[in-house]
Amino acid sequence: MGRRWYLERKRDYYYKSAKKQKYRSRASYKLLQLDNRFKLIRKGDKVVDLGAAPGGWSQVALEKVGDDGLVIAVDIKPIKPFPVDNFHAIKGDFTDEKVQEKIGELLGGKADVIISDASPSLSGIKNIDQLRSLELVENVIKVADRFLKKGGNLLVKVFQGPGFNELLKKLRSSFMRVKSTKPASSRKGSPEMYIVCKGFKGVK
Ligand SMILES: C[S@@+](CC[C@H](N)C(=O)[O-])C[C@H]1O[C@@H](n2cnc3c(N)ncnc32)[C@H](O)[C@@H]1O
Repeated sequence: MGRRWYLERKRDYYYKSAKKQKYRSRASYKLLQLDNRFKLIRKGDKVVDLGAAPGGWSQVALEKVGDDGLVIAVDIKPIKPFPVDNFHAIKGDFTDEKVQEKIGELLGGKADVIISDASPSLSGIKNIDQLRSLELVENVIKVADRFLKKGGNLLVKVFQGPGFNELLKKLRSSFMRVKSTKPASSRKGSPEMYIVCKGFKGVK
């Protein structure tokens, strides 16, 4: 990351707020804004957070689920644990069978909500990055098919581009309500979009 990126980040309102309020990342505000609007996570929920490092979304999810809920965070990068019993971090690739088995063990049943802010490692070439993002989302959908309870919610990030409308169509066949949105805290120039899916119909 260059000096310009660093200076822009320093000026950034959400980055500064995250530092002040002790959230681990400015991304926390995206989940806060999306959850306030769409009511995805409830007290006592079991949440699986895919692509979770450094843990900003997990932090918000822990606040939302409270002591009776559970948050399982997965990332290739290490996630510093939170000092609570109802948080588990798995270091690994969520497309990996072994990692998914571990998710299953920790869940001990199904998840109420699956959230994914996973981003592919960026090549800087728009089409390639968009394709990689779509591929990741396909894998998130596989995890949801395996672990999301009937009636559960899914929130997933994707880079907009070719294949986006087909993806929405696919999700609409599996969920009662599907909406793509961009929270105010998402940078204007970024191609990222968030797809909010409520009411999983279950695997056909
Ligand atoms: C934008 S960051 C997530 C930020 C996080 N939501 C937060 O609030 O702190 C995207 C993450 O996705 C992770 N990621 C991408 N592909 C992954 C995969 N297949 N398995 C696990 N993590 C993955 C990356 O390592 C990266 O840490």
